[in-house]
Amino acid sequence: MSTPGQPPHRSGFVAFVGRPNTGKSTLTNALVGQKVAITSSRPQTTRHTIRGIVHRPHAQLVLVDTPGLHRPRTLLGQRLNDLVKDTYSEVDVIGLCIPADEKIGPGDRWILEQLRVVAPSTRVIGVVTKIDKLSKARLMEQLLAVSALLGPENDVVPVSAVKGQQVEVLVDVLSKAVPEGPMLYPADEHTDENDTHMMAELIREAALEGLGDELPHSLAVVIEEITPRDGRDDFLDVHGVLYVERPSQKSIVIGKGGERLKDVGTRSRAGIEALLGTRVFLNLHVKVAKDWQRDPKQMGRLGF
Ligand SMILES: Nc1nc2c(ncn2[C@@H]2O[C@H](COP(=O)(O)OP(=O)(O)OP(=O)(O)O)[C@@H](O)[C@H]2O)c(=O)[nH]1
Repeated sequence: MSTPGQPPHRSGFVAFVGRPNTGKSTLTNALVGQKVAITSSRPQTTRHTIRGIVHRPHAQLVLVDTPGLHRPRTLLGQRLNDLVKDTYSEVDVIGLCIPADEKIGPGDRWILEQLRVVAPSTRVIGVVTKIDKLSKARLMEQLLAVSALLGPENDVVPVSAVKGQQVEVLVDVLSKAVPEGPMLYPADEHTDENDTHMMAELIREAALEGLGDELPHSLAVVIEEITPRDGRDDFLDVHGVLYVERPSQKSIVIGKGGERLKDVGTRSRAGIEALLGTRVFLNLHVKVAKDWQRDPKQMGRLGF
């Protein structure tokens, strides 16, 4: 794996856990360098496991962003916790997120106890988040408190995802905590494909509804971009392109005066919002990629 004179390449899976609202999604976004997870100022908005991938020359970290662990009160809560527990035992390192500006409480201790039960051999690193919110002196107190909580053998890293402070230090510490190994994903991949793939499928399904037999084989949907709406943390803009093979198919998909495409957007948006757990604006375009099914290069581009 190693090149002479270079440190060995390392790779592995990282999960950030912590009470709701401790900044896990924001941190994932800051590390990946591309906004993928859904952040919200309301607690417990992350319903899905969303992965982001951090690429560095000597390391690759696959981030598994879990829902905030909380004491289960409902069946859904219980199911979320089961999901989180599965995640714990499968990852190489867990970043326990504790905000700098809130006292360590029973919730944090409960999570740590859970970790030690369900994943006793997984390494835990303390991540003290939101350090931009308080003075250096108070931060020092919090770092000592987190270190006391975790014990001397565990690293504690202070970080501000919003201000980008210490983010690379955290990448270094996490990289050293994952095993030596090759890249797990290609370098141009930043997110797990599942959500994007699902979104494309939902749009494709809506676009094909009520159409004849010919179009299904000619229609491909590509999600080109997912961006958070400026100044909003509960709203995503999703840009999708519907590729057809012929101009006549383009007019069918768009419909008279754009009515059909608008309807496709409305119908698929509901499913996408449910999938992502956030509000979504869908921006859809139809393009002709002539005979894409017979062109391997185009097919690759369209995800086949
Ligand atoms: N000032 C400051 N605010 C932050 C920072 N990181 C996150 N926040 C804010 O804290 C709130 C919660 O952040 P999220 O990233 O959604 O927290 P989470 O832990 O993923 O929350 P759940 O999905 O509920 O588990 C949001 O309003 C963020 O803007 C930071 O470094 N500095």
